[in-house]
Amino acid sequence: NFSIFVQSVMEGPRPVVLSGPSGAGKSTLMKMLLRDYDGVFGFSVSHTTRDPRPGEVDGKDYHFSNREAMQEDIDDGKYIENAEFSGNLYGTSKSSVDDVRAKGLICILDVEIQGVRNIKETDLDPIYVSIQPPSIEILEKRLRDRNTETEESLQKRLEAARVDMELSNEPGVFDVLIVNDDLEEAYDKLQSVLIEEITKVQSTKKEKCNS
Ligand SMILES: Nc1ncnc2c1ncn2[C@@H]1O[C@H](COP(=O)(O)OP(=O)(O)OP(=O)(O)O)[C@@H](O)[C@H]1O
Ligand SMILES: Nc1nc2c(ncn2[C@@H]2O[C@H](COP(=O)(O)O)[C@@H](O)[C@H]2O)c(=O)[nH]1
Repeated sequence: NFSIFVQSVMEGPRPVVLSGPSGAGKSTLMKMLLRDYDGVFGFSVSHTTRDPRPGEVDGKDYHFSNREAMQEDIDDGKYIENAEFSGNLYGTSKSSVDDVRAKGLICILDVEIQGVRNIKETDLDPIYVSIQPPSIEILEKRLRDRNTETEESLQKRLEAARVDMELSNEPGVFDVLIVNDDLEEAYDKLQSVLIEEITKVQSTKKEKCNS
């Protein structure tokens, strides 16, 4: 009814959590959404203690930080969630999410599985999507070809991937699992999962233009 409609417009679209093993293709798919839907999606920029990769920009890909500073802010309650992954600390600050949501955009959070668990304890109410690789062998090849990891960090990521692939298949953890084998097919599936929220943002934008 009308009051539910008004409430949903005021609350804005539901955020989206993209999770799944490192190398499964989350960033690739997210960049496709940002490219194709101008003014619809916004990325919640996480904080991390890991070193920047070549080409990564502070404040755009991550807020690159150090453990002391991050831990202090976590203790001060400034984070929605945080987790240790492959020897580094990662976390979503409240302000990163608020900045995106204040603009009426669909907020995308790219988090590993512990982050998913922690977000479930909040009132964020996102759509939970897990991006999965076709197999651990293909994941390993993608990670090696990406050329971002040392042998040690690659092995840690593969170990975390095995755990992720098992836990993600448990019922009720994710709203949808997408196997990213053919990229275009995976992208089509992702768009179809998000179409309701996309349409919501697009119609709100149109109404604003017409008023
Ligand atoms: N369907 C696909 N087929 C082949 N290669 C792919 C496919 N999807 C993504 N890739 C490639 O696999 C690599 C890993 O993808 P991407 O960096 O998007 O993964 P990710 O899940 O974001 O990883 P991380 O969690 O470590 O950030 C990239 O080099 C990307 O170009
Ligand atoms: N729990 C959280 N996990 C996060 C966050 N930001 C990123 N991640 C996850 O970390 C791994 C590794 O990322 P990489 O950029 O070093 O390859 C990956 O699974 C991300 O999803 C966060 O804020 N919280």
